[in-house]
Amino acid sequence: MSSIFDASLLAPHIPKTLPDNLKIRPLEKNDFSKGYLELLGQLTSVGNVDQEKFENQFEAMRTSVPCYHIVVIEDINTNKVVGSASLVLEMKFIHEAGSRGRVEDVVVNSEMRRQKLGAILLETLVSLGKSLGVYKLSLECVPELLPFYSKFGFQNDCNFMTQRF
Ligand SMILES: CC(=O)SCCNC(=O)CCNC(=O)[C@H](O)C(C)(C)COP(=O)(O)OP(=O)(O)OC[C@H]1O[C@@H](n2cnc3c(N)ncnc32)[C@H](O)[C@@H]1OP(=O)(O)O
Repeated sequence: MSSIFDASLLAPHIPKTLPDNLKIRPLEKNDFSKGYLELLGQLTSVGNVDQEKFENQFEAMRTSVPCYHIVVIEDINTNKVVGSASLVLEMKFIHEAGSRGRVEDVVVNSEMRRQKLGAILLETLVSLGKSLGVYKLSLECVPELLPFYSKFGFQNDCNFMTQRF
């Protein structure tokens, strides 16, 4: 399978407001050649990830349970990935052996920001998370993005600590 997760899971959650030239779908293996890593480079450091490393990681993510719901927006006129966001499920014993959903790696191409693509990605992931039955969705962001995420139901309700290596 070339998609990182089953595309039929996504279909009911896609907002109808997407412009004709844009397609929203799960990450595919050939997104390596459609600028996916370059897009992630607008979010943070990607480092040296060649095609083999990308494909090995893709396979590990695709076959892991629970799976990585990495959603991309492709501009079908340019064949470039112009937006992406991930919903990763974390299985728990707490909350009746439920799953927590983490929203990660949200990014829209700098030339296409403020055109509601970020909103489409967030609305899609929140709807997908609800339908997958997560008891909570969470994310980490800089203070400047609190107004953005609050539009999609997130509230700033705890401190966040990190340790980097
Ligand atoms: C969990 C994480 O991944 S945190 C990391 C987030 N990603 C980044 O910082 C990468 C760089 N930034 C980006 O890629 C983009 O600016 C994003 C993803 C944050 C926003 O994407 P966009 O497509 O520009 O947002 P979009 O146009 O959908 O905006 C939706 C609404 O949020 C508002 N908004 C967008 N960006 C911001 C912002 N930085 N601060 C406050 N509000 C914002 C818009 O004005 C709009 O409001 P409206 O509905 O009232 O008109």
